[in-house]
Amino acid sequence: MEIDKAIRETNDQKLKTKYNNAVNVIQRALALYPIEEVAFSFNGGKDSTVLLHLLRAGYYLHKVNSGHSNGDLSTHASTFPIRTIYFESPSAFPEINSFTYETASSYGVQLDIIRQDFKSGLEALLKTKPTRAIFLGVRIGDPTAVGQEQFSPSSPGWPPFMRVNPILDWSYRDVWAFLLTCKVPYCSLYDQGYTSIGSVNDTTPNALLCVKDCGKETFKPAYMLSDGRLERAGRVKRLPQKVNNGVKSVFESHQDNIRTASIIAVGDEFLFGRVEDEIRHLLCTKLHSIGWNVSHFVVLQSDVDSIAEEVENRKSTSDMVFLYGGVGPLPSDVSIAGVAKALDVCLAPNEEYQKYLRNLYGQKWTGDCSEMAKLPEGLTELLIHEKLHVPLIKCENVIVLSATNVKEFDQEWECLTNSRLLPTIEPFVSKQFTTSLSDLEVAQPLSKLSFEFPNVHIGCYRKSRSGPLTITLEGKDEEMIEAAMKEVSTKLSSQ
Ligand SMILES: Cc1cc2nc3c(=O)[nH]c(=O)nc-3n(C[C@H](O)[C@H](O)[C@H](O)COP(=O)(O)O)c2cc1C
Ligand SMILES: Nc1ncnc2c1ncn2[C@@H]1O[C@H](COP(=O)(O)OP(=O)(O)OP(=O)(O)O)[C@@H](O)[C@H]1O
Ligand SMILES: [Mg+2]
Repeated sequence: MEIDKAIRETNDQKLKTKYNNAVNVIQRALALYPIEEVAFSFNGGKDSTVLLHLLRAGYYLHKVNSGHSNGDLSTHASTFPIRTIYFESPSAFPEINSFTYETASSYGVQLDIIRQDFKSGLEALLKTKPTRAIFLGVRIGDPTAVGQEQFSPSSPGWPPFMRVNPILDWSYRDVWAFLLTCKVPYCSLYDQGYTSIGSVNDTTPNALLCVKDCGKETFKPAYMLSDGRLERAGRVKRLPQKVNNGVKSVFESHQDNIRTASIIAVGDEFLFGRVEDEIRHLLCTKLHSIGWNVSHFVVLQSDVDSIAEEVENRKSTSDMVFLYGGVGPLPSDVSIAGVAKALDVCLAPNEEYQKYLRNLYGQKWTGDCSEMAKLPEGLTELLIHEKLHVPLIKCENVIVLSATNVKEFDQEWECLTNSRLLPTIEPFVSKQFTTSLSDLEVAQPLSKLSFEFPNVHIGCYRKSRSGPLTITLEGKDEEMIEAAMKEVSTKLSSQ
């Protein structure tokens, strides 16, 4: 088998190790799932090209190791044994499309072409062809790799299958070392300076490979990029949303006296009822006191996908999203990864943040801790304050609080108010009315009142079943509140 032979003959020890690990993952997957229920997601990109050849080698070794020595797959073998899916899109580069088809034909790959989005396409696939595991060429630097392991079940809300990522730990260098060592064909765009390929709408050649010769611009091939961390430099950046005093420009059209905040608490211990959440009450009170409207509060499990989904939803409907819990060095501390996934960026080491952590932990800070210093790449702002040992993290309009108690929260709130990210706006005016009437008696008059005063929030609570009922009228327009108050007292005293 020519791939296995090429790697055995190379002196590149690092590549040998990566190859062996990847091929072991493949063999484990092939031992776990019947081959008819396994699929390979191939798109002609460099990572999936690497995976194609690893799968060929892995299948060969799987056969040899299980006593079927005829598992030979020579360069132009008739069929590649794993069902292969390609999500074809009109915005794919023509070079990618043609390379995918040519490769399929060269290596006997049976392509299932899917012309739907990933999720619907996979749902349809699973209905027609039972699929328990799908091989993907996802690598750790990809935004979509956040929170994934070599075997990761598909995310909640996705059809159920196992994502198998044999090259998750491969670097950019490893990918090129493999393709060049094995001398396998790859898409021609990589020789024209493209280093990571999305669609025609979001990908250009990598400017770091540009050479100007007599005023003419040409690009060196992708394998010449020396710093693999800059692999995605040719991808059009998602611009950080313009921020004005912490409030997104899309909300500039909002009435000046309205700002909304969402609060996301993360932690299984909150859901198990083991720990009382002090932060929520404090945060709601503080935000309310500066005139902000808390529109949403949710408690989530420590799970990257759930956090990512919630952050993604909330960040477009709120001026500011606050997230706390799940921040730190423990395996369950995945909140920052969730934010990175929601913002579609990867986690990358942040040297400035690492400096603060090192100061905080002193001797206890070891190499193992460096995961903790990884923050969403390119979008993170550190909010520094003299009272904070470690800065707060802000990514677009998402603020991550690390406080776990009242004292720490007060310090973090001081940092936020000093940073002027949370402007104090017109305060809420609140009036209360107490009555001995029953809930049933007040229900109808209050319901009428809410139609007459749509901008007044009417709330009711009682401390005990037999005690008085307190009615609260709250809003930003003092005159309106006064008028509503008069109306409520007239209506209820005539009951
Ligand atoms: C076979 C396959 C399985 C996927 N499974 C998931 C999944 O379980 N959860 C998820 O959030 N995205 C899933 N995705 C979507 C990818 O994470 C990612 O959004 C997609 O590859 C697009 O990447 P791009 O935006 O860089 O083009 C899957 C994609 C493919 C092709
Ligand atoms: N359109 C698609 N059809 C099938 N699989 C896909 C598609 N897009 C992505 N994938 C899967 O997701 C993996 C990761 O995609 P990604 O774009 O990061 O890598 P790549 O396309 O292989 O290489 P590159 O980083 O150079 O674009 C692919 O290797 C492939 O397994
Ligand atoms: Mg790609």
